[in-house]
Amino acid sequence: MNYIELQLLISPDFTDILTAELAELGFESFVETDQGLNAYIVEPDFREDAIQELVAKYASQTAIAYAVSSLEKRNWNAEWESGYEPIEVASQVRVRASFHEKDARFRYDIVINPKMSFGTGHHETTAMMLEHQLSLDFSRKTVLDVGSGTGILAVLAAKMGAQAVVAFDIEEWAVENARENADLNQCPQIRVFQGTIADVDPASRYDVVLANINRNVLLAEIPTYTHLLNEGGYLLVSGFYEADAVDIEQKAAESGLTPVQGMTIRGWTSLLYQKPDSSWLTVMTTNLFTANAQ
Ligand SMILES: C[S@@+](CC[C@H](N)C(=O)[O-])C[C@H]1O[C@@H](n2cnc3c(N)ncnc32)[C@H](O)[C@@H]1O
Repeated sequence: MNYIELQLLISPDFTDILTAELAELGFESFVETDQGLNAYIVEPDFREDAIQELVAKYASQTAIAYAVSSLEKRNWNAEWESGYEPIEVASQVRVRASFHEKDARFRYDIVINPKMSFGTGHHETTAMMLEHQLSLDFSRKTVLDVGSGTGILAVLAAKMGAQAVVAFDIEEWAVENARENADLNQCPQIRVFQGTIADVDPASRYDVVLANINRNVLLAEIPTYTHLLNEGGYLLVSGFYEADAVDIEQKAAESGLTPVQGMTIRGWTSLLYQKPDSSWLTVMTTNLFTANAQ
């Protein structure tokens, strides 16, 4: 199948935001260039009217122009590999490709061959998710990874001791890639499927839900994530801009979640919440009832 290459001429300040916008439009792979950004999409999914709308949307904020060409499928992974350096998170996690040597100084060594999926740890949102994860106890816990991409978050949860990790993504190539990465990191407790939150059994419960997606999906799905959490469990979200954090915070509060910690790096935000444990309330109510009855 042929691919469309979209060459966007933009200032580097807009690379992140346009990458996110283009990912929403179905672009699968991105390469930063001296002039801006090249993005790739399979030819049948390309809609020039959507690109024109995007250009119009940013025209008042930055000089933006684009060119389109059709090309044979290339080995994006090889292009990515040529410029890929390992990343380190909080001196504990090192994410590398299989062609990098392992560095024994790091407690968690994660090998990610990303192919076309999002999630190498280089993006601020992934790095923040990994850093928050380090503050949680995953030992013998059950985990749901929503929008798993390369499976990087699931792999860290498994390496931190999770007993079972269910990961899913809407994209087929991401699912295949997450399975490969789970194998590569020897994490048999990770199960990956293609689908959405609607495919998760509503009767199932998890100790931790991880969701690095985007504002709109999070706003629609936070009540479901909350429902799927065990009492005392944690919800960790990212994939939205600092300016949108207020909407996420409101939705989390409406769902009864308690804020635990938050982080913002270069305009991207992540938030960690806990579902209150009502067992102490039950004990208190029972005691009060018993006391009143006497
Ligand atoms: C920002 S990437 C995050 C990938 C990885 N979890 C990470 O932290 O790097 C978001 C992923 O969510 C997937 N996605 C988008 N909308 C989704 C939805 N409604 N349900 C499940 N996955 C979704 C995308 O295909 C993409 O792989």
